[in-house]
Amino acid sequence: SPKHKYYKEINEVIAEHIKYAAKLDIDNTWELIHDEGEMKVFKREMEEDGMVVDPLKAVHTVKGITGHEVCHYFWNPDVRMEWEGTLESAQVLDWFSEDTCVCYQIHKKVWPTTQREALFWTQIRHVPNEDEDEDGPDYWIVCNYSIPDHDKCPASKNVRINMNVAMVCETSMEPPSSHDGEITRDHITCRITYAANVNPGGWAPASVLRAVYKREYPKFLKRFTQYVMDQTKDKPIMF
Ligand SMILES: O=S(=O)(CCO)c1ccc(-c2ccc(C3CCCC3)c([C@@H]3C[C@@H]3c3ccccn3)c2)cc1
Repeated sequence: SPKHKYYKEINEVIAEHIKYAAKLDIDNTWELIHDEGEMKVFKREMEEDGMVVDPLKAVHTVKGITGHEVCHYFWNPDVRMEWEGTLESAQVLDWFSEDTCVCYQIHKKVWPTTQREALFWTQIRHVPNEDEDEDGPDYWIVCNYSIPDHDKCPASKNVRINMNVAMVCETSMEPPSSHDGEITRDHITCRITYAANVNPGGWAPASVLRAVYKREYPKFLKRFTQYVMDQTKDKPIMF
């Protein structure tokens, strides 16, 4: 099928996220803002035109689910409202391919900021281990990336955020020796790297935004991973 308008951009943005996730360079420029069990959430303080645009990075290790399952539920627009507690509405405006669509979503108002909305493409991709030896990295990735407009985008008075978000997952399985061949959920672990670059779009007090970020991201990641565990616990493993 003819390539769609965003084909080139999507490949570039995804490649960039994979490069970053592979490096996982949590150096001292990242400030730890939340540390709970296996979940660590970091931020960098950055402003653009006086607006807080702090990049956020979270690493989380979850037993019993795979990277494919985490990415499937994070990407699947049909279930977004089931786990994303900060959304008022979410809809698909367009499908570029079976793994790529354009979403329009309105976030609940976060006092005292004005209501936000987002228009973005979202793609799920499996990036298998490309080098011959078996233990190369195998990623599942979802990227949500803002686009400036879309002919089906509803007119609204909300402030439009600009975001570049990626969920990159790597699954590890215990060696077959520890289980006689049949892999169960007890033998799998998923390492999640979540990176969010959100420009709030309209001015909000830096102290307010930083408090919102500090409170909302850990809550969001906990709620989402719990949702995936609940959805998958009685289902066959999606490898
Ligand atoms: O991972 S996703 O792609 C999942 C798809 O929904 C995603 C997550 C979060 C956002 C997001 C959008 C707006 C805002 C702010 C900006 C000013 C007032 C609201 C925030 C702030 C950080 C706080 C926040 C964090 C997590 C969830 C909701 N709220 C975050 C966008 C996309």
